[in-house]
Amino acid sequence: MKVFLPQTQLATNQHLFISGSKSESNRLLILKQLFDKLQIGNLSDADDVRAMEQALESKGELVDIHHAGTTMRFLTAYYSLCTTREVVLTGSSRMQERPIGVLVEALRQLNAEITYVNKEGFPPLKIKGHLSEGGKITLPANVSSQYITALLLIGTKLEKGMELHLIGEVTSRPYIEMTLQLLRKLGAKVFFEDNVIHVYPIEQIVETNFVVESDWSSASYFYSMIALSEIGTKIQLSSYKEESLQGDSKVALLYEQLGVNTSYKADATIELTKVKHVNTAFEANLIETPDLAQTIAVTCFGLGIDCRMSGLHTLKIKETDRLLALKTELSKLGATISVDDESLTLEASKEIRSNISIDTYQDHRMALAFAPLVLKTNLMINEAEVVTKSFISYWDDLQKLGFQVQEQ
Ligand SMILES: O=C(O)C1=C[C@@H](OP(=O)(O)O)[C@@H](O)[C@H](O)C1
Ligand SMILES: C=C(OP(=O)(O)O)C(=O)O
Repeated sequence: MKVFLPQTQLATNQHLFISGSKSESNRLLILKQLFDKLQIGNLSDADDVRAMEQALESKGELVDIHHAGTTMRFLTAYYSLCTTREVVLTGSSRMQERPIGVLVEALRQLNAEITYVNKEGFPPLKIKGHLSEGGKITLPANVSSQYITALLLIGTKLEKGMELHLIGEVTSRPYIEMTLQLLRKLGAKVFFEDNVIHVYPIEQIVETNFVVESDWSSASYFYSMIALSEIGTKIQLSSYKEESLQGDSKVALLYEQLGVNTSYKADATIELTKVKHVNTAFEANLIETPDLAQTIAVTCFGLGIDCRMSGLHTLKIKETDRLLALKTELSKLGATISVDDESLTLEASKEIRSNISIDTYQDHRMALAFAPLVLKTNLMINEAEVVTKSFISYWDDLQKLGFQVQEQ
């Protein structure tokens, strides 16, 4: 599917309901498997969460989770704990290039039986589940926080619990905090001090109902649209809280620098308003919020301001090499941009080329992040259906906002 988006204006004062957080949903689905009393409300309808549900329902030997990173990582730990059959866990060709050695090594420290089917360090994995004792694990924390979350999710079911010693700079830390907060809400005892995390075993959970907050990473694309609109343009999004478990709720603070004000309403609606023109450079370290990098890069390009972002070393191993993809696609639009292993620098642009086809590299966030640019120029998005990895209703929602989404 290719969509053509003719230049348009955002209809002001619309209200959208955004599906539940994919990160919270996939954690809770694993926890529900371990603690069957758990009831989950507002579960995400995204492909990655569907992939988790299907995997957990599956009785077969081969489990294919397609492009879903969290599903791959969380199931590796889950199956090591408790599959009653031998499972081969695999994914898309890109998933087979996304490293998983750190997690496999960590689980092997607890005597997990995991072997690589093809290439050492990468999916597919063959897993036999019989972990029971638990104990101490040492692992690098600078590659992906998802490995740490995967371990934490099974920690409460091990006889001795788990003691995780994290080596190196902790990346994507708010996602680890989200996992710990969820475990605490369910009644687990977990402590994170000086790069050591302790998880103690529990028999049952104390809190059985959990309502997932809407996805803040999905909200970021509307922040971008408001930033690229006229002063006074507004949108309402539900359901969001000021005190969020999701690190990407920091988008509200980051977009203050880009002229967007957020007000939190009592009914869990947020209202975003464009309040000022911005012509100053944007600078931030995104080590805690890597999924916002593409959104912010495109917004800054659309606003014609300098942008420098660091802390981006994990972007190379996501759905595509996101630094390279951003450089290639923004250059096509006329940007002067450079990237290295962990940062991106964009010079204030004077022109935005029109009628450019944006390639998405099987990465939902490329399509999601580039679409708001239609507020500045005509745009084509290739393989636009990739958005369903995290945001099923995106193109329908854009039409509600007055965008013309023409399939070609
Ligand atoms: O735990 C999670 O739900 C996630 C953690 C982050 O990954 P990394 O820790 O690999 O950066 C993030 O990019 C991903 O979209 C979701
Ligand atoms: C990196 C992402 O997802 P995952 O790693 O779970 O595939 C993402 O949603 O941006």
